[in-house]
Amino acid sequence: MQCQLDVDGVDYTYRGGHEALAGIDLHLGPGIVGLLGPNGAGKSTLMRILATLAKPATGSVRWNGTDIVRAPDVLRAALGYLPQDFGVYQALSAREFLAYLAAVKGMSAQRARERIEVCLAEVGLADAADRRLGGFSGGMRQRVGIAQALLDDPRLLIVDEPTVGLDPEERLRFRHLITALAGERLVILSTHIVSDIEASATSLAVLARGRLRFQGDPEALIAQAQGHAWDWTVPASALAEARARHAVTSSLRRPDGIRLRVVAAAAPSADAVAVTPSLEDAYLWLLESQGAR
Ligand SMILES: Nc1ncnc2c1ncn2[C@@H]1O[C@H](COP(=O)(O)OP(=O)(O)OP(=O)(O)O)[C@@H](O)[C@H]1O
Repeated sequence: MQCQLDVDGVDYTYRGGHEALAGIDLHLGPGIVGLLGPNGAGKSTLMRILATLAKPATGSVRWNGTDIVRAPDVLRAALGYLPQDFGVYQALSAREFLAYLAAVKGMSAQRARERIEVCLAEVGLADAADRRLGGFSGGMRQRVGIAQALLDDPRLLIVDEPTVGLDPEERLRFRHLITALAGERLVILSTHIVSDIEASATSLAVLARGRLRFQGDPEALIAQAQGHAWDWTVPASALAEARARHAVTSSLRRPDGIRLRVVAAAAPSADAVAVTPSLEDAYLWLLESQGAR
């Protein structure tokens, strides 16, 4: 099963002149790709282009070699998409909602029935299938969103910021679900939270201020940050200054002060200890070292 997405030289400027994407080149094959970037980086704009809902000003996007700007239906036939602003019909049950969307997609009644059961089970909603969506939690609604995206067993699954607004338990559940979705398809998941994709992404793309800052595997991103991650304990009174001067990935209150994890070109202080960077450190270091935070 072929699933190759090639993005070459894509630019996108909103009416009014805001350049949201510039010179994006991305080459993606099967697996889970984490598209990471701070708010406003251009992730949703790129996802909309990949989902054929926006056209790039310049550049090309090809799905298995076919230009999707000229022939969007080729990609649409293979696409499952969970947009950032996904909404559900409150009065319908999960099963009714999926049946409605299956009909809109033109799936046969027989196939729809089979796929709805499979997808509901896959997202852990089999027991809630006949409850009204109006009574679902945010996490359950997002799982319905994944179920609708999976309905036609897509080769390309695009999921835009799926964990926004979820509580920690739902977020964790969602991460497990994404990990289980791998297989032979291409899954692109955008987020500004590294831990959303830490356990699942086989490949990463980092976008900041409309430009692609990195594409490769997580290990390569971590390798770039070697020698730039530090553990540094400061008195509580020095926390604000440390935060103002350095890129801090985490802080932990301890009896002897605040233990910070800092990324910096050199040790932030003589008593800072070099540590092996985490993916979070590596992401922050990439943005910091490129002046893209
Ligand atoms: N309709 C629009 N008109 C003008 N500018 C826009 C529009 N939509 C987005 N932008 C701007 O384009 C840039 C990229 O937005 P985009 O939504 O793609 O980023 P993002 O990485 O998905 O961020 P977020 O997670 O905050 O949605 C931002 O600076 C945003 O303000």
